[in-house]
Amino acid sequence: MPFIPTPIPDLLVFEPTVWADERGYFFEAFNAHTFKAAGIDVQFVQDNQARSTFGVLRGLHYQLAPYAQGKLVRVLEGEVLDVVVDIRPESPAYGQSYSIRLSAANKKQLYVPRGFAHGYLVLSPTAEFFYKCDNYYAKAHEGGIHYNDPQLNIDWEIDLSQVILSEKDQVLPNFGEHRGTH
Ligand SMILES: Cc1cn([C@H]2C[C@H](O)[C@@H](COP(=O)(O)OP(=O)(O)O[C@H]3O[C@H](C)C(=O)[C@H](O)[C@H]3O)O2)c(=O)[nH]c1=O
Repeated sequence: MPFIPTPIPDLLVFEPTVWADERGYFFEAFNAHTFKAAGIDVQFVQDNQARSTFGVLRGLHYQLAPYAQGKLVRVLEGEVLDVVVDIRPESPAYGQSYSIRLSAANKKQLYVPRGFAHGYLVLSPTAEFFYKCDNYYAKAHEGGIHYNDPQLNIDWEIDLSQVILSEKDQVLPNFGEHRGTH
């Protein structure tokens, strides 16, 4: 079964079947049938890709309804610490965070349903991050949570003095003040 549950309902790790041979390897990075067979009803409409250097932290971001985005995230080059926070008011895991190392080497993916704040920290010298979204970008509906919110107390695994943030991310509100939900 390629989907592995996490402690947070609906948040799933995806591990593709890798076909290795003397030439290298092949794997299906995404197949709609695989999601349908697992009972996951998602229609991705936008692919995003970002390149960053060590210590860059993007997030924690989300989009407000009706532009909340579900994401399927993976790393094409390098390694990141991927972090999500459940901001679904009805969730038993509301306010809980989950972290996982995603890398080109481990080929792991994370399926993040709508209703989560998402971010990642680059752990390798450079990283190429790729993700599918099930809703379009909507700048006016962007929200965010400060990566170092003491209530969330996320372990980013590096000395935070090394973290590189956008100006926008430096001033994101803490979890208790964030704008609404998905
Ligand atoms: C997200 C996005 C951005 N942009 C433009 C807007 C800016 O001119 C430029 C950089 O945007 P931003 O600084 O918001 O990029 P990230 O910090 O990587 O944002 C992402 O960070 C975390 C990890 C996420 O999960 C979200 O997908 C997204 O918020 O790309 C677009 O044109 N389309 C888009 O879908």
